[in-house]
Amino acid sequence: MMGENDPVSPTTSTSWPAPTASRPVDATVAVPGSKSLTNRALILAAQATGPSRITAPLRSRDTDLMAAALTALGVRIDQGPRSWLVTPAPLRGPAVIDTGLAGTVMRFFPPLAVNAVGDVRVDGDEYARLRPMATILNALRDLGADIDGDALPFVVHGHGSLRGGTVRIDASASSQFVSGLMLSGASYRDGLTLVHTGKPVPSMPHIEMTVDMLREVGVGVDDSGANTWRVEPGPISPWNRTVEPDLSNATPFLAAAAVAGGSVRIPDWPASTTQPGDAIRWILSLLGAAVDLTDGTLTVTGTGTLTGVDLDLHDVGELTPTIAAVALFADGPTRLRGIGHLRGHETDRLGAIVANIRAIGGDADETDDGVVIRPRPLTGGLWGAWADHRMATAGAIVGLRVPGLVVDDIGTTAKTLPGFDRMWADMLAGTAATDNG
Ligand SMILES: O=C(O)C1=C[C@@H](OP(=O)(O)O)[C@@H](O)[C@H](O)C1
Ligand SMILES: C=C(OP(=O)(O)O)C(=O)O
Repeated sequence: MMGENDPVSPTTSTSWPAPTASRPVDATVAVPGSKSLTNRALILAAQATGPSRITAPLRSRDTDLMAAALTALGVRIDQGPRSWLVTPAPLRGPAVIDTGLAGTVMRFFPPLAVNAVGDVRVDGDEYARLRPMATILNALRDLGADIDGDALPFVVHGHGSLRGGTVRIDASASSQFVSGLMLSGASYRDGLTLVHTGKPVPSMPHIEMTVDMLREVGVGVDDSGANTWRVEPGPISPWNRTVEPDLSNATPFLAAAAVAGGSVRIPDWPASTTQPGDAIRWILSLLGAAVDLTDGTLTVTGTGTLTGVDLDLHDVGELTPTIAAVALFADGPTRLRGIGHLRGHETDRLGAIVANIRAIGGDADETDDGVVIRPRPLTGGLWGAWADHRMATAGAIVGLRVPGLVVDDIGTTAKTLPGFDRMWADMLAGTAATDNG
């Protein structure tokens, strides 16, 4: 059982000499549950008509923070080693919530907190205060909420329920604005009709994940119109399912085989999924690796050749740091496009990728909506994590072929994959890593 005062796994600043691969890799890596699925399941379970059992949830800083936020409003979460039992309760403040640097907490939790009785103060890490929030807070105000502030920190004055209805937003900066509002839309008196106006919404698979999960718990969703989503008001059934492995977190391990040679196998790869990480299959194969999915195990084998690519990653922006790291070893330039919104992720990811590549003697430039990478020989040096778990794991990939590369803070990986450095060492030693569930 998680109590209000239990500590949430912290990130610790730890510099880490990235190991080089002295031989081709040969490992099976069991990856823990998906961050995106776990935090959606928690939000839905908190609103359900009875207890939910979430099996194989991700245990990491982002999901611990979500669990702590819900617990602070009165939800009971019994955390067993393999599953969490979530028992809903009337939501009540006052509460002080830490969202860390988790987009899924800062965007998914406030639309639920408006249903609490009492004041809920929401804050996060220093970098989190820079992440776009105004769109979702303004949308909640338009739907009847009483909120002070346009960015972290802000205060939700909960009045026990929300009117809901129709709202127009520009969600081009983050799909999480759409997902966050929809995940609580069924609890609003008039439900939710969300209309997006503006440039295309990124990360559409993540919106499909939201729609799928809402339907799984019996919520009526109409997503048949372009840029319009209707969530009917009504009860939410318990979510009693097993969380799929986090396919985005699998990508650094798969990339290791592409970069260092040899094979990496990921078991329990879902046959069908809304996780954008599934796209790594065609992306790594386009880059030149051999990719095989048989009987639920995904195997990537390095072929010794990597090809530069021109890719629009608008739908799967989460994979950018991994792909950029692999592209450094290609036989020609790579252009990654459609990802201007990554400037509002854990850090300005486009700026961080270019700065890191240049710091180790590489050649890269930012464009309006992406990066261009021109491979050339690299030297060791400091690779900045910039508080970003995926920047740290990208440094690990690069370090496989660049002696002397040091990731300045491998502790940031605790955001979604605590124990990453141990899993990486196990992969290189050729032993099977175990998941953290
Ligand atoms: O809904 C989700 O679980 C997520 C949506 C995406 O956010 P953006 O649309 O802001 O890129 C993704 O990058 C993030 O890691 C997780
Ligand atoms: C963008 C990401 O995270 P967040 O959920 O904090 O937005 C990510 O994990 O790549």
